[in-house]
Amino acid sequence: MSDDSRPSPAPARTAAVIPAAGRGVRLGPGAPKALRTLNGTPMLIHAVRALAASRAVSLVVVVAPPDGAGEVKSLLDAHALPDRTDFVVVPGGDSRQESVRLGLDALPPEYDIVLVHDAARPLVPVDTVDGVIEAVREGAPAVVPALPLADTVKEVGPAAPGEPEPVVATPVRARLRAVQTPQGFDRATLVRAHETVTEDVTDDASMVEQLGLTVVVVPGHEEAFKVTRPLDLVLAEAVLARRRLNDGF
Ligand SMILES: Nc1ccn([C@@H]2O[C@H](COP(=O)(O)OP(=O)(O)OP(=O)(O)O)[C@@H](O)[C@H]2O)c(=O)n1
Ligand SMILES: C[C@](O)(CO)[C@H](O)COP(=O)(O)O
Repeated sequence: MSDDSRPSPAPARTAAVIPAAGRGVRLGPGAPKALRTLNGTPMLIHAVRALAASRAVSLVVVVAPPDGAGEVKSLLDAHALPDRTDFVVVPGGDSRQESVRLGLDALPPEYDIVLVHDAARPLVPVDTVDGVIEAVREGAPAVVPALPLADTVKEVGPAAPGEPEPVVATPVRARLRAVQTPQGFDRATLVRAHETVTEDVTDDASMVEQLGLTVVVVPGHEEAFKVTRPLDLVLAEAVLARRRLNDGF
């Protein structure tokens, strides 16, 4: 049999896990962060739509606040979402890391590529999502979207009682990147990372780094910022208003 007559392998299928189980302490008192609204629509729905906008994403697993899975299912039912995408909701855990692991546990076997995307980054553009997927399809085991920093960063040491923190180092800014989501992974690599790394980390890619594998960077986007503090809500609603103007309605 010649090479040309062999059936081509089935294309890798892509699922997104959206951890949305955080409280949003830095945003201040109120509903869990993912359920707070931006221009009347829950942040989580914006985030789900942003990931489902990619034609490559055929499953979205939403990791809901531990006591909020029913409410999240109702929200997904009540909002218009693409028909081509399946949705699964699972309850989350005490940390982002645990919530992501619970989301991974809910993935059916046929998905080979996994995106992990913060519900708290509701406005990520589809081109950023597709850029991450493309880099994983091209063979990277782990991919992060990232931007150069505008501020100079200082490393500080512990403060003596009653004294201000001392600066101990100034990393070279040109080599630093602010990392966003979705982060994209070969599924087996991400599962192994979550099985292997037990210490607390702030993103999934750093777990893959701990396996000794290379994580690659693709361009992030300013609109993929994380809603963390109250001013970020103002910025997110301003971005939505600008998009409406640009769309001409
Ligand atoms: N136990 C947790 C904690 C966080 N997250 C999710 O991880 C993402 C990034 O976390 P972050 O912005 O820190 O959200 P919160 O933990 O809600 O914020 P805070 O630290 O201010 O409480 C969010 O989409 C959040 O819902 C989660 O699924 N489960
Ligand atoms: C994953 C992340 O969004 C990458 O920047 C970030 O590390 C999440 O941090 P948080 O403290 O859980 O918001």
